[in-house]
Amino acid sequence: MKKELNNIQVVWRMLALVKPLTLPMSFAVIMGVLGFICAIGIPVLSVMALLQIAGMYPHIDMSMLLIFLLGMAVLRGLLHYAEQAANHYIAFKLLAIIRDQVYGVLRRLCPAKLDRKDKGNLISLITNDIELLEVFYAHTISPVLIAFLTSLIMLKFFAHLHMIAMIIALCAYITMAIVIPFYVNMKGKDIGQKNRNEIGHMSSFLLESFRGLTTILQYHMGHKRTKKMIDMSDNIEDLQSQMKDIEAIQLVASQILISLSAIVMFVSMFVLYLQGEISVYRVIMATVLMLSSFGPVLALSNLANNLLSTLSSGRRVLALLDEEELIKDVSGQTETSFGDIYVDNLSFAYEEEVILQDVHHIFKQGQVTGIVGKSGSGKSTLLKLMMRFYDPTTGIIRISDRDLKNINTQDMRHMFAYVTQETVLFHDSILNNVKIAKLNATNQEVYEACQQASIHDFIMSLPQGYNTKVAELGASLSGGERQRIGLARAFLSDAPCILLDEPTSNLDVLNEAVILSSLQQQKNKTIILVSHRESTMKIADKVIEMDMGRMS
Ligand SMILES: Nc1ncnc2c1ncn2[C@@H]1O[C@H](COP(=O)(O)OP(=O)(O)OP(=O)(O)O)[C@@H](O)[C@H]1O
Repeated sequence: MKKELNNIQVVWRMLALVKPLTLPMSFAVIMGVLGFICAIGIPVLSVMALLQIAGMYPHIDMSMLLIFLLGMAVLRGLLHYAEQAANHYIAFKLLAIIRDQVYGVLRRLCPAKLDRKDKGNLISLITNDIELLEVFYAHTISPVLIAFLTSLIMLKFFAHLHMIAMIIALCAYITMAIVIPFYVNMKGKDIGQKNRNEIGHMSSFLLESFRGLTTILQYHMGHKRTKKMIDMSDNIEDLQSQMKDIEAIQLVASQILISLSAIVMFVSMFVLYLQGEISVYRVIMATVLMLSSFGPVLALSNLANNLLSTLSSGRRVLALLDEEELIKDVSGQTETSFGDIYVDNLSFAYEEEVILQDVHHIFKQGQVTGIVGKSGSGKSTLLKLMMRFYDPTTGIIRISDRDLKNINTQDMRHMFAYVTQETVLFHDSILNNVKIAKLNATNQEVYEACQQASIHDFIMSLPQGYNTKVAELGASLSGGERQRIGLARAFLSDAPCILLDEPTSNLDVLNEAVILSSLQQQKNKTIILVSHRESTMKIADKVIEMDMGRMS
């Protein structure tokens, strides 16, 4: 198993993604620094005005001061707006890039690795986790840089007032920006990760509950599942409340630190004043500057809490991006034309348990081959291996004498029309649902395929015929109707080989007869037919039997 990334690695990897957006990021930082300087300048200028009125500061033009004050107030707003706009531009651009990468990975992992993944957790990752990264990109990177640069400028001011003032400010900034967040991070790291994982599990549980609604009702599992749901919610609430406790500690500590720093600054400067080292003006200015210059480092400190959840989300997203596919796509090979399928000395195990052992067979082109065998004997697995959803553990599958591993993935996908035991229908019209097997098919071709699959009359009886949206039918399509739509796709497809996994399991005798006769009319097509039904096997030129992973 791969080692989990630590927080520094997560931050580093997430930062690397910002590289193409360095320019808007620099713009955001400059706007942020200037904005904070305006924010800090307002109280400082006000104090200067007061000190002048009290006769403690050399004469300055009051009307100019007032104009400066107003200008700074307006600029503060505009600069903050520009900073936020740039940050969000970066964040949403990056989220789009990350989503794109995640979808790319899901395609790569499909189907071998995706089969084993918890789908609810994946949905939570694609939706919530990626969304949470916004906090990192819009509200973390630039505040860190802004805090660093603004603090450097402020330290220069403090040094101008007195070296001791600078040392006090430096210590205060370090405590606020590093010590407090470090403590919060230490306390809450595991809680943040647990919280994200628990949310993922709850998503899975909900998804599973929706899918299994009828089973839950039938077996009176409602109470039990509700209880489990409540337990999960309580657990998440508990974790979030622990996170809030840590956040509260951090907030209180930050506020105490601000007050303490101002007091320490005032007392130290006052002592220096008593020793005749500095004027009253510097005492007051250093104290005001200390109180008003915490903005950027405080923003940084406040980030620590959100950052925990964000880094946990980042870790989950990066773990998915790093996931290696089991089957790598093949491209760049010379085209292979479809022919006989040779299965030679083939063995296969999903994990530890061996499913297929020493399987040998030649599936002749243009023939109908039936595969029978007990449930779990590996019939569907053999079909999946032919489509290279998985690679054999040992042995080889060849098409026209070429190892599947050397056939371009695109070419291979065009060789097979695969009808599984469950037909998935997409939220689209029935016409488009059938057309996915051949995107450029004419409507007439679709109608003919549906006639061959014995579903045309049913579709025509719907109020909007082929334009009826599957979503509008809801779950009202029967298993047999779905299965026949799946078969219509196979009849429409140009693939030279049709793989059928229990194609007639949900059909009555009449529909089965129509479909079997349509299959018999598929001239020159290779058909491999897995079925438990004897009647279905009648159309096979050859029937082979699987027994405990072996072929006889
Ligand atoms: N993705 C998977 N990961 C792990 N084990 C799997 C996976 N898919 C199937 N299996 C296991 O492999 C064995 C063979 O399954 P397969 O679906 O090939 O059998 P089958 O002969 O088609 O069964 P049936 O007639 O019931 O459809 C079963 O024990 C099944 O539990």
